[in-house]
Parts: sequence; C-alpha cells; structure tokens
Amino acid sequence: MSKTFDELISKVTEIPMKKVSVAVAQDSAVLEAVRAAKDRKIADAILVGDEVKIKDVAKASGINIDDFELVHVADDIEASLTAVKLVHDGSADMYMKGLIDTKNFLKSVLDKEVGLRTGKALSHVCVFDVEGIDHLLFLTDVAFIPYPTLDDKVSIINNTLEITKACGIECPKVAPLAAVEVVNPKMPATVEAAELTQMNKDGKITGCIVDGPLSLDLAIDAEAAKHKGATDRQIQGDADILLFPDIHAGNLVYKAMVHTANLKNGNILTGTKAPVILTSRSDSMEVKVNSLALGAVVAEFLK
Ligand SMILES: CCCC(=O)SCCNC(=O)CCNC(=O)[C@H](O)C(C)(C)COP(=O)(O)OP(=O)(O)OC[C@H]1O[C@@H](n2cnc3c(N)ncnc32)[C@H](O)[C@@H]1OP(=O)(O)O
Repeated sequence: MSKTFDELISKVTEIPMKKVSVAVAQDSAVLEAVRAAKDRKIADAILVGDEVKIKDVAKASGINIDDFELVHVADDIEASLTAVKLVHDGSADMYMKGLIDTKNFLKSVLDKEVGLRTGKALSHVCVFDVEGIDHLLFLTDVAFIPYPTLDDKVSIINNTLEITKACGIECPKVAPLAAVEVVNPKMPATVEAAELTQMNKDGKITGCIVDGPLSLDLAIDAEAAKHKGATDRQIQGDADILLFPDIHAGNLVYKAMVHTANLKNGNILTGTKAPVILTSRSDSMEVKVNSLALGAVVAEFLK
C-alpha cells in the first residue's frame, strides 16, 4: 500500500515504462515535465501539436526533445483528437493536457469516436500527500463534473475506488463533505451525503466505508473530531477520500491547499478507458510528473 507519493513513484520503477500522448504539446511546463518523467523512467511521450512551435518552445526553454516521437497537427482541436486517438487505439497508455483549454481538452476525452468514454460518468481525482497526515488523501471531483447529481456522486465514489485500489488501499473511508456534519434539509449537500451513507449501509456502494455528511475538520483532523465529541462516527479525522458537493467547493480547497500547504500531489481523470492527466496551468512541474507517475500506476492496474 502506498502511504506517500514517494512510495507511489517507487512502484512505477517496478512496472514496464508507460507512454503518454500529449495534446497540443507546445507548452514549456508540459515539455519540462515529460522530459523529467522520461529521465526518471516514469513515462515516455508522444508529442502532438504544431511541430515548429513545439521545437521552438523546447529550444527556448533548453529542453531536449530529440528522443520523443513528434506528430505534427497545427490545429489545436485536431491535435487533441489525434492525441486522444493514439490512446484510444492503444498506441499510448495515457493522455495528457498541453496548451489547450480544459473545456476543449475534456471534449476530446468525451469524443464518441476517438475519445476515452467507458459508458460510466467520468470524474477527476487529486491524490495528496500532506505533511502531518499519515496516509494519501484523495480529493474528488475538483475539476470535471460541475454539479454532480446523487447518481454522479455514486459514480465518482466508484471511479475513485479504482484509483485507491491501484494504490493498494483496501476499504478506504469516504467522507461526503458539507459545511456541517448533520442533515439540514435546507442544505441539499447534507441530504445527499446521508443518502450515500445509507446506500453504503444497504450494500449499494461497496468496497469502502461512507460516512456523511461530514465537515472538513471532522474528516481530516482527529483532534477536531475528538474535540467535537464525534465518537459515534465511522470517520474521525481518518478519511481517505474527500467527496466534494460540487466543483467549486473542491476546486477552491484544491487550490488553497496546493498554494499554501506543504504537500505533494498528482491528478488524473477516472472512469476513462485509460488514465488522463489533467493538471492546472499553474501546477508545478513536480505536480505534472507526479500525475504521470500516478497515471502509470493506474494504467498498469487497468491492464
Ligand atoms: C486540478 C485543477 C484543474 C482545474 O482547475 S480544471 C478547471 C475546472 N474545470 C472545468 O472548467 C471543467 C468543468 N466541466 C465542464 O466544463 C463540462 O462539464 C465539460 C466536461 C466540458 C462537458 O461539457 P459539455 O461538452 O458542455 O458537455 P455536455 O453536458 O453538453 O455533454 C456532452 C456529452 O458529454 C457527456 N458528458 C458530459 N460530462 C460527462 C461526464 N462527466 N462523464 C461522462 N459523460 C459526460 C454528456 O453526457 C454528453 O453526452 P452525449 O453527447 O449526450 O452522449
């Protein structure tokens, strides 16, 4: 079981090297990340985009891309569809966002002919290794489904369980989050959190323990849980998966943590045929490399 990001990365060295297909690769941060990932034997890459621009960006940034396969497609949307098709057809193991906006990138993932749909709802998960927390934290969905329905939330949990399993975590604890830890009919997120908990008790969501609604402090801080006397809860500061009520809550927490706390993280889309690396433009090179490592572990697990 991986308890830290370093443990997760060390798993990658034990599996055959995976290949990532990059959509609109003319982005220095992305090129730097795939270079580092190849040098650390995490993943090889196929760079899809405007060849002249890719070479210019690489040259200007001093990044050697001579040993990467390059596929020239000048138009960004076409490049994303070409890049995702390489994964769809099995020529690459994972798909990564380059210099293309999130919406168009996600549209290529959802493309009916060449995309990576599986028939399941697709969602996003961030894996955090936070100083002071002795296990990995999985945040979902901070980037894909804007306002998940109850059914979407069931899919998000099931998608995330695939990732926790790939990381060797058996029966993780899932906290459907809200502003409070009791049901308030005026706060739909609390009502749905209780419904998810009941579905888990009824055996409709399996392979995990669901306990909600929970406030963030009760979910991740054992001291806070003790202080608030939450001794009857299944989760007392030891949640593995943080399920957010909507994209705004999740994305704000994600960015607040990434830009203030001492942590390591990697992000991928789940429910897809193959791992999809979707990081924010402001994410560091390390986050992109970590995401590739996470993607490689998941690609091996899904094989
Ligand atoms: C880690 C930090 C990174 C970030 O900060 S990212 C920034 C925040 N994220 C975003 O801005 C993306 C938010 N999401 C969106 O904009 C949209 O949901 C998204 C993904 C672009 C889809 O939008 P549209 O193309 O307008 O989708 P639509 O509702 O018209 O549906 C088109 C077809 O796609 C399908 N679809 C949409 N979301 C899906 C999902 N989650 N799982 C599976 N299928 C999905 C939808 O069912 C529809 O299919 P069909 O054509 O009817 O067969």
